[in-house]
Amino acid sequence: MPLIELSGVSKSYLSGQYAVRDLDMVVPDGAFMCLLGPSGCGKTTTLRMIAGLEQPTAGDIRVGTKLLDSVRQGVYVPPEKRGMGLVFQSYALWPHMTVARNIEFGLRMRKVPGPERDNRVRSAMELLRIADYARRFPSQLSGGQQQRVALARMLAVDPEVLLLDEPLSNLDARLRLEMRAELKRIHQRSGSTVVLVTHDQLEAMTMATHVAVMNEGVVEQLGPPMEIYERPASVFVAAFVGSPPMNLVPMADRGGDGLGAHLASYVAEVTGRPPGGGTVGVRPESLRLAADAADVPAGVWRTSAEVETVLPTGSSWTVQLRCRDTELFAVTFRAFEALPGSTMTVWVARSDLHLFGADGRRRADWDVVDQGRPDAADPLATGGVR
Ligand SMILES: Nc1ncnc2c1ncn2[C@@H]1O[C@H](COP(=O)(O)OP(=O)(O)OP(=O)(O)O)[C@@H](O)[C@H]1O
Repeated sequence: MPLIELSGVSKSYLSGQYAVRDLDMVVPDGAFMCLLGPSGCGKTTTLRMIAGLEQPTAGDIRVGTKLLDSVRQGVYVPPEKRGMGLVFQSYALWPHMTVARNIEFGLRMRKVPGPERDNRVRSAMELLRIADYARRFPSQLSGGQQQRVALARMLAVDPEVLLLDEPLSNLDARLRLEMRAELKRIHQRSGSTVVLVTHDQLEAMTMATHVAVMNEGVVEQLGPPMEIYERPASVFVAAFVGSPPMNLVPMADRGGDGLGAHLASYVAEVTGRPPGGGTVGVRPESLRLAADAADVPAGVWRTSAEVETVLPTGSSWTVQLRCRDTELFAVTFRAFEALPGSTMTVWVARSDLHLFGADGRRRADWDVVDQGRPDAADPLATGGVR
């Protein structure tokens, strides 16, 4: 079955620039893989190489046992022979055909017999809730409706591999939310393997079974979304995934009153040696605030901070804090009543501190330090403000 495998894949241009560099990636059969990263990191190029729309300049691409690209062996299978469904940002619907005819087109091309064709068109339209527009032309549809027609057209063909490049980018917030749920449902129902390109971390977190975070042509981390969120492998991943983003504080080994020095001495105390540079990360929801310092559990990192601004969203409160020389963000899901200007104690359970070395990579020794220590885990099961 279609397990997609990229080995040592690169794409470089005559200018010497690399869009993708020495990429190894396995997309398991039936996975929903999101390629996530900032603009220009090589996501689209990777997807286009899987589709056969671009040829790698090095490496091999396989689907199941079939070799689709091999620079060394001179193998290249063109897109139409790869049997993959593609949906790109621009929907590329035929303007002179109705919705139903657009969806039917691919089936006609594949010489699917009439009655089966009708069935497939009908069920694709029902799945995407566009049956009411069957007789309309693309120009009579909204962007979101057109996007759904493009998806229906691809699904009617029932490909084993679906390749989607920012397929929800042109939708408004509400429709995007609906379509995320719809795409997830379609994936679960069809059992197909999906590779989706997005720069929207929320999209990746909500839909994917696997996320590959890309940066400057390489994969920084590949894993299930919660693993990426809970154990980011690098400062880049930590900063890119999460909203509001993780608080990241460079450590200062040379002392002083700053937050970086305070954190460095805590890390030194726990590990028994100075950290030698690097960064400490804290998710906003892991940063706890206590009005009374006596409420803070023993063994955790703590210091005082001044409340600067409180931003209620309705279901949560984002609190902007001045902590020594640094701005921090905390998020709490309990009503936050302290006023701007008030001083509180901020604290973080040791296991909620993410430690990255001077090379920007996660420090595995810090995660090991935590194991088996009774005071390492979150001392308050419910968390939040006390
Ligand atoms: N034909 C080309 N010649 C030279 N450089 C190119 C060419 N095509 C793409 N690139 C470069 O390769 C890099 C990766 O491009 P790619 O489109 O894959 O990025 P992306 O992550 O999908 O970005 P976006 O989210 O903006 O679409 C970019 O820096 C881009 O400028």
